[in-house]
Amino acid sequence: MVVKFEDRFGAALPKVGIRPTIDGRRGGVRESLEGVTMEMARVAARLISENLRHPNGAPVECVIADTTIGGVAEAAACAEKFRKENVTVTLTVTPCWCYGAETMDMDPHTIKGVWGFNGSDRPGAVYLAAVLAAHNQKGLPAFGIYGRDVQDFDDVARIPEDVAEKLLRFVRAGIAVSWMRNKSYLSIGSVSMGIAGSIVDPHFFESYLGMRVEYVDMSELVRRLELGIYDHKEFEQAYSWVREKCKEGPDNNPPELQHSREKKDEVWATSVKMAMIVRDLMVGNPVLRESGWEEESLGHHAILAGFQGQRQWTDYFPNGDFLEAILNSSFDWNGIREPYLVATENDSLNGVAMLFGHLLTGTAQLFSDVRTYWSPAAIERVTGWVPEGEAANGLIHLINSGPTCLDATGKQRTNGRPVIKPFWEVTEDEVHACLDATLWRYANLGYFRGGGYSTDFLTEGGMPVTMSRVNLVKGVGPVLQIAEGYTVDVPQHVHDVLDERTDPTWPTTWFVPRLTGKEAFTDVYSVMAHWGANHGAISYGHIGADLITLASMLRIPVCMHNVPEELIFRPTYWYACGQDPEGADYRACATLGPLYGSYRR
Ligand SMILES: C[C@H](O)[C@@H](O)[C@@H](O)C(=O)CO
Ligand SMILES: [Mn+2]
Repeated sequence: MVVKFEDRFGAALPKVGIRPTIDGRRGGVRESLEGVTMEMARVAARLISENLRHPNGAPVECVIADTTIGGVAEAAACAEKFRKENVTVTLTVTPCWCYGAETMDMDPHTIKGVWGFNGSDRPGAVYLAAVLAAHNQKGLPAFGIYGRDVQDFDDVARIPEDVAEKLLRFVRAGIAVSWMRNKSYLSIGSVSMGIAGSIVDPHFFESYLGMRVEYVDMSELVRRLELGIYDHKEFEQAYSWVREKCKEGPDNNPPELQHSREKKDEVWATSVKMAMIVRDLMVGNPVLRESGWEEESLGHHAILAGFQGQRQWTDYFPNGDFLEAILNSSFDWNGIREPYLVATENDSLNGVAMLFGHLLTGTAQLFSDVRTYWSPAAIERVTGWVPEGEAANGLIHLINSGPTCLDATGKQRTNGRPVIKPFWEVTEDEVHACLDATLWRYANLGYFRGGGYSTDFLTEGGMPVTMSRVNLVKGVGPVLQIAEGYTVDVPQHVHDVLDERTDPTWPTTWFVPRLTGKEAFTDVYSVMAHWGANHGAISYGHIGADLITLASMLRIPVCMHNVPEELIFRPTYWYACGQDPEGADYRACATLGPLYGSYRR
């Protein structure tokens, strides 16, 4: 992979700024601390750059202030340097006492953390308390990082595990916040079948994510298809790749309704063009400029898009399944590359959850209807199988036409186990394994009169995954829900019976959330019952703690989660809002308000 230190739009990547603060007293104190303070900055920078990557695969770069910061003049010089270097996340580090409000990062737009060294010789940790009090008093929330065990002063180069975990969680989420800022959500079409998430709300995107919403009518696809506004050479290559690699499965439509081979070939061609056009709409394409389509070559600066599809488009044209599936995957005819995120049915709020998952991990995302809760009794009744093991408490059937990435087949491997890798770790063999595990099934013509090709696969069991989603709730605003769990294997005949009862031409993921025995996580049924809408976004791995940290940065309260309490990491402002973490989350988010200004629902 070629590492690029710019995003798809040619903008410099956000950086982490490290601020080594120090006791400003010259004539002994400051001098004795210079070396160790700068050393903390260097080890923090190394930890971050060696462990974290941007969602485009580039290592996260850090910038260290030119001098230690003993007071406001040096704080201002550091802020100026950071401004020039595109620093969006700042980490203040210190082993000693410093002067809180005189050294703190006062920029209202940076995401802030402070690491106070827990040593007994000098009071780094008490500075941490002092400066966090200043942050809270001023309404500039900051994450406090403080090791559990006292370390020796000459041991600053060793970052304890608990500190490293917090540092990395803070930066990972801070970088995700930075990637969204000033990008667009591209709404292609309007509201799909009355789905609330596709009533795209620009105020939510602007206030909470710092994003703009761009709206394009679906007729723009017709114009580009008919006038040939796409790269014709790329189309030839893409079309032959698709016909070679995308295996067609059986057509489930009644024989008298089935489309002719000729029509199906045309649908394939249109589907491939739709994928290219939607990608070009999102991010532009310099090739279009060469053929005179200057305006079209620029795209809409979109980091996330939604395609309405149903119904006006799909009642007449091929559905969006191919474009959504392939753009959301880690590869296409151009090879392995970062996924382009596209939400089906223009469900922007599920799209946002996909965006969070991708920005935190670099992986492709699943998008599904949270369709059916299968209780153990119901499974036994219809299949004769008594669910056992992971499935013992029942299953949630995740299924939807189109949008799920092909990575969700679970055919990538680490130590022989099924995984979904960040795209930069995916191999050519794994691309082929994902394609091999996928059948392309002709769309159900009852639902999709214009035809199209949906993916049909069964996700391998045994993968840790996190399902999440954002909902907009009048009077409350946005809320995030999170359910960590696993994909599950069931015996083939059981899958077949359950799958046949719905649409077997779509991809299935059998999901079981991790239960806590309480509230929404009392049992599998209650998780499904608490889900806030028809869709969920599913990311590989247990990323609930990262999502919670990210949500706190954006001031989106988490209304439901099963993340172990010890992993929850939010700014200390939250502790001032009460001892019940969930209530405190709501109070903190409501009081601070969204990151980018006011919002009222
Ligand atoms: C074909 C149907 O309209 C599906 O698209 C529908 O079940 C959904 O996916 C609803 O989110
Ligand atoms: Mn759906």
